[in-house]
Amino acid sequence: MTQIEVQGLVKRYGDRTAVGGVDLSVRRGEIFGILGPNGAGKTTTVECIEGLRTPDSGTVRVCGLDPQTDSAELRHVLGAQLQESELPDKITVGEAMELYSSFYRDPADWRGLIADLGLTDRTRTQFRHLSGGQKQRLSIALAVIGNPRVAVLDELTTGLDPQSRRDTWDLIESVRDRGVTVLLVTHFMEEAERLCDRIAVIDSGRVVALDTTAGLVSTVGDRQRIGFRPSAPFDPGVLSALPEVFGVDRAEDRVTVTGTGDLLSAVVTELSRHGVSASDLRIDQPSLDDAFVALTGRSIDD
Ligand SMILES: Nc1ncnc2c1ncn2[C@@H]1O[C@H](COP(=O)(O)OP(=O)(O)OP(=O)(O)O)[C@@H](O)[C@H]1O
Repeated sequence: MTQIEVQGLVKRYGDRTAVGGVDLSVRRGEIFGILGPNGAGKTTTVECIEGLRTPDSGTVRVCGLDPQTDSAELRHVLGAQLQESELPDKITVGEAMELYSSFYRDPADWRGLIADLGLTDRTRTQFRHLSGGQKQRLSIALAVIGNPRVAVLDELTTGLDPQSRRDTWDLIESVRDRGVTVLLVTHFMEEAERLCDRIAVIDSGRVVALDTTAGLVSTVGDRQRIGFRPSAPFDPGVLSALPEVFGVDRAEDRVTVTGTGDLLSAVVTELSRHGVSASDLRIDQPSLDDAFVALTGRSIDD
């Protein structure tokens, strides 16, 4: 069953088209990722879904509701994460949970929720004294306190250290495990790869691909990469000449070979024919990163 349906969404700011005809549909119970570089139109898209911006054209439905005309009802089915500035510095975690519970007709038990999020010992702590990771956890708690059917989480892990980021991933999974459909906006490949059931890749205001992570990666084809340290100098041309090999790169004492088919065995056999062995061997399968480059012609960080 579809929870979010977006068709032909267009949003302009003056003569700049931020979103130029986005179509996507999010199914119940999935973690759906919107992945794209800075300025791709991700936030504008989710703000139209949240009813915070009025589309220039196209339709948006969230659990059958039109965010423009059904905003009162939308509040009960869609949980959106707060911007940090929306909470007063001196409010405590407990007070914030109490206050936000009062906005909803069927709120979750907030004590249970913050226990799940590991914030119980911070109940009396003021917002300004929370760490970055704790603020993020509170923001997730407030996004789901109204027992929404859908939660929108936008750039949740930006600015967090790697450990807090991984902890936040566990929390996002726990939100989904509560039965909430999650729309996750991110420009981190690893995050999308690890969490999302399906991903819409957005570039320059358009969806350039929409699929499962495995489906997106398969667009790259059967491309592999092997890295190793050779035991002795050799002519890279002997590897480039192999039919399995697309390219050979050297950086300091390491060699990287890209190619297809039975690449590993072809490379190792050819090296041994020249009396060279390979140590520190690493084999990389195609990743979402490679898929992104194949789809957009550039890396997400460019
Ligand atoms: N209020 C605004 N007024 C004018 N232009 C805007 C406004 N908000 C966003 N834009 C422009 O619209 C485009 C899409 O922005 P948007 O914030 O939706 O992208 P994004 O993918 O979320 O990027 P980021 O990851 O940087 O937040 C960008 O070119 C941005 O500069």
